Amino acid sequence: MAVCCEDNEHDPRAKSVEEALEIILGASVPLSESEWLALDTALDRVLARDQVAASPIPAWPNSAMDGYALRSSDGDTPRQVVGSSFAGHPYVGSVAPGQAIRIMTGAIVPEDCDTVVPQEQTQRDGETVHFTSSIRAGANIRGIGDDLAQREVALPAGTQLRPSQIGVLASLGVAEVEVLRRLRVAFFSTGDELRAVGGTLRAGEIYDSNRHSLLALLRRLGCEAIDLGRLPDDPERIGNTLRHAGATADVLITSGGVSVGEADYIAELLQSLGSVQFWKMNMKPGRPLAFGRIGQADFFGLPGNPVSTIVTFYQFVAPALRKRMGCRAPWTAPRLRLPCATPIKKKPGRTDYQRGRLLPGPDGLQVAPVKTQSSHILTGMAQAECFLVIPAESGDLPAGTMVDVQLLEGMV
Ligand SMILES: Nc1nc2c(c(=O)[nH]1)N[C@H]1C(S)=C(S)[C@@H](COP(=O)(O)OP(=O)(O)OC[C@H]3O[C@@H](n4cnc5c(N)ncnc54)[C@H](O)[C@@H]3O)O[C@H]1N2
Ligand code: MOO
Repeated sequence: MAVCCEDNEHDPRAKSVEEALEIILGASVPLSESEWLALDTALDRVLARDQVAASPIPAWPNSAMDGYALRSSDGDTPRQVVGSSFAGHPYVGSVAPGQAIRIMTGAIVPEDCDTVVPQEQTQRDGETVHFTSSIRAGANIRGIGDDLAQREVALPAGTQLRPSQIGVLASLGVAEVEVLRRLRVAFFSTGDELRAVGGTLRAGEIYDSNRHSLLALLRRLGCEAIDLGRLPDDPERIGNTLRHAGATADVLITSGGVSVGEADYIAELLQSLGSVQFWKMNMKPGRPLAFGRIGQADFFGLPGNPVSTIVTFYQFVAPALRKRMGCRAPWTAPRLRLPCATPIKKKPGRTDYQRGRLLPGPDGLQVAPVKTQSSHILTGMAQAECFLVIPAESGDLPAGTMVDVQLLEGMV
């Protein structure tokens, strides 16, 4: 437990966010062990190798519309309908000059035909079809390999399989896929004041929300989340758990106890059990953030304030985990530049990750910070759709200032 409230002064011993990210990403080594999974169990996993199209997609020229397939060289003259081609039931035979076939979307276009006329531009009279507008040669045919040529890489190694990528693999006929193993991420909360959700609180106690936020964040990323529970502010118990988890997990995350209070043991323990790269950063929220190694695990000691836990996870843990999971770069979130609709309050010194919302403006999208920016106000984080990233040296900013924005959706 820390002893004092936050201030905003620049601390020369603290790392800048840029330096911290460089150190963290530099230390994050991608996994290499892989396994084979049935396609439908591979959601959120990362491809171990390039996925190549064994045949072109589409494999046959096929119709983009329900209508009539014909030779455009006959001009707009009516055609005799000599057969039909349905998806899965191709037309067998030839289509001579002056003839056409009825065709459905996705059905093979016969070799003799070079054009499909949509049925809305036709009139049928018995076995003859007439055209109500001029025929456009080559129209409405999806060509062989339009999507993927034979042997073209459809999805490169390092692609995380989200729903669309699962669809692409299915379209290639892939039933089993080689993916990297899941990254094992162990985490626990520290603090005598913490109680499990569902229990009754006594004076001074709070529910352990950070562990639930972390579990949800890790699941969204696609990691194997190993929940080690809650520990009291007891250096011996915390030390034992760190030692044990450092021997089995790839990454170890704690929340709380990383500041300078008399019950904050994390930085000290990290120093004695492993190695510390840094434990202070010039950012807000999230000044105390320890990064190092314990046993075989990369270690992140996140600050206990609930907003600080989530913000530091988004900014530093998520990029590191993505890299360790074997995902392709970039590992950090893209930034947009958008005007801020309201003034921004900020003291120079630390890079600020203000929680913000998107709103329509006269010239397009704008952003505005949510009302409450304190690091203990978790609902402010929950209202946010984006971070407004305000550089360390910046002070208060007037309404209309262009700011860097990271959208939360897609960051994790
Ligand atoms: N003298 C100083 N005091 C503080 C400093 C400082 O630089 N000098 N930094 C402040 C900042 S900024 C932060 S952030 C906090 C971080 O401190 P700790 O990481 O040591 O976290 P705790 O003290 O254990 O807890 C802080 C706060 O968060 C609540 N908390 C902790 N764990 C959880 C949890 N699992 N779920 C929900 N809430 C949790 C805890 O009760 C405290 O209110 O230090 C400042 N102090
Ligand atoms: O400002 Mo602390 O950095 O509340 O996370």
